[in-house]
Amino acid sequence: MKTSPPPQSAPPAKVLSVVELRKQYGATVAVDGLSFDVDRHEIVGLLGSNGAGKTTTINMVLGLLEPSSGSIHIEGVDLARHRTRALAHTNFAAIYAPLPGNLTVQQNLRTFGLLYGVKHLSERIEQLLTHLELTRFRDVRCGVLSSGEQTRVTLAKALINRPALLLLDEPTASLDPMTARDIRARIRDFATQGQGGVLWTSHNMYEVEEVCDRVLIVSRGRIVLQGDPRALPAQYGKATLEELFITVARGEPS
Ligand SMILES: Nc1ncnc2c1ncn2[C@@H]1O[C@H](COP(=O)(O)OP(=O)(O)OP(=O)(O)O)[C@@H](O)[C@H]1O
Repeated sequence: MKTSPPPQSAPPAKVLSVVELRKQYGATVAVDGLSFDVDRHEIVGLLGSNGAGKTTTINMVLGLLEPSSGSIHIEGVDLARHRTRALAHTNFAAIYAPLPGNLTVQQNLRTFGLLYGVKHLSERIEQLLTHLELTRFRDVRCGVLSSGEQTRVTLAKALINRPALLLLDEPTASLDPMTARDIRARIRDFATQGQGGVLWTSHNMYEVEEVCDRVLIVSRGRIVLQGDPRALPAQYGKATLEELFITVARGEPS
């Protein structure tokens, strides 16, 4: 029987698919066979103690580091074979990657918009300035903005190309609780109302419980636990996600 092919325009359900990812530096295995997906509209927390392999994983997904082995597909596109096309579907925000401080908010957004080839760029910048309440800072140099204001600009930059996959490395570190809550709400909006999914790293377990649909707990480059952050602690006889995290970090049986 003849079957009709799936419609070309249907986007894949998974915005990120990582299979058997591995990175080795000499005798050090930083990432040891990670496999996981991020679905559209989903926020996945990548958790683990210092040195667990989170940044190495994110850097491989961003194409900054070449994996020793394994595969990464972003929005269904193989990163190793079609790097530019795959990376066009992603964007990134982290406190250690601030925007050039000598450029104004608008100049930064324009520069990154041009790099990503964003269509109708002026319109897109206006949308983001309004959405992230940055209009009054448009002509201010990023270097003089407060941490919370800079985080909102970094988020605007990370959304400029309407990424299918948004990578966030501790996006609320150094923010006061009220600003952090506001940023979390905006990222939730991106996941629920937009067309993307989010991979989020954080050391703040309370934040993770509030914002993530699913968490992956990594230890020594491997996923040791995964599931709903609100249900996982009880499943392993712990009162909180923080307690469970500490148990895993100590390498104790859970
Ligand atoms: N270029 C490198 N050469 C050798 N070892 C490396 C290199 N980069 C990372 N590592 C090692 O790989 C392991 C994982 O590091 P990674 O930075 O991914 O951890 P992390 O989970 O992001 O930690 P943190 O929470 O402290 O940022 C660590 O043991 C680290 O020392």
